[in-house]
Amino acid sequence: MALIEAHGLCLDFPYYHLGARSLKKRLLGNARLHTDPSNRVVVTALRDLSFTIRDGERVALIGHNGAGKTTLLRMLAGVYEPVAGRLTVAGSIGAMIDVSAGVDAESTGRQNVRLRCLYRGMEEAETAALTAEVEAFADLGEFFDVPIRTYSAGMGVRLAFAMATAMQPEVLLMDEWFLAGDAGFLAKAEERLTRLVTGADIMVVATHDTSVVRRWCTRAIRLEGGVITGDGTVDEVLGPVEA
Ligand SMILES: Nc1ncnc2c1ncn2[C@@H]1O[C@H](COP(=O)(O)OP(=O)(O)OP(=O)(O)O)[C@@H](O)[C@H]1O
Repeated sequence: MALIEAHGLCLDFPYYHLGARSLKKRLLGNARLHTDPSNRVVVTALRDLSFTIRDGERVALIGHNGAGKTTLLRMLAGVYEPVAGRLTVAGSIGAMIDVSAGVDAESTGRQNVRLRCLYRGMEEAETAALTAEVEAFADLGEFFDVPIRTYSAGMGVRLAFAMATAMQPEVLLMDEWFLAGDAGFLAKAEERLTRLVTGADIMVVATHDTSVVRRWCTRAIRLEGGVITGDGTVDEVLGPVEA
């Protein structure tokens, strides 16, 4: 059974390079910036977030640029530790947040898939089958055997999408980049994406696109300046669809 429980989550990012006093003074006029006990300027990315997400919920994180959506997703994925508060995530996690996260740029697509399988403790037969599946779906031709630092952005998305959707997680965490592909690929990805989303016990997606929220989600959490300002059904948070 999957579950996410957050109590009073906080996260600050320090700006190490801010030495100039005048710049510091100017920036500190911003409500989200303050100095920490070491006199470093820090930005408040997330402040006192509490929520519970249960089995069967598909949650959209919405809010303006810089609201804290991606930071919260990364925290749920275990990339960032909260500086205060408590977070429990029960269930296997599948994160489609950063195309380059968890991949080695110097290794080929094929080597990266095998590394991921190794990390998950898969047997050789299972690894071979999954590698073949990812190769067929990503459709990168000979680029599957070339270091991924040479890939175009679209090729990186294809590989990341194929890898992420080849292993069904219980808790699916997605940023909206997964929708940024060429039209042909998206049409092909649709069925796989639907299977992934409906097969997960919990989904959390960060998006600006209200059609994505209405189509996929049962609940929306609105973030403003790192704080939750709305949490409820999609209609409660976005307002009902206009006739
Ligand atoms: N690595 C970092 N170092 C310093 N500040 C950061 C870092 N990552 C995010 N921030 C800051 O944290 C805040 C939240 O950023 P975040 O990327 O989570 O917003 P977002 O809601 O996902 O925005 P967008 O919709 O533009 O992607 C912003 O003020 C941002 O500048």
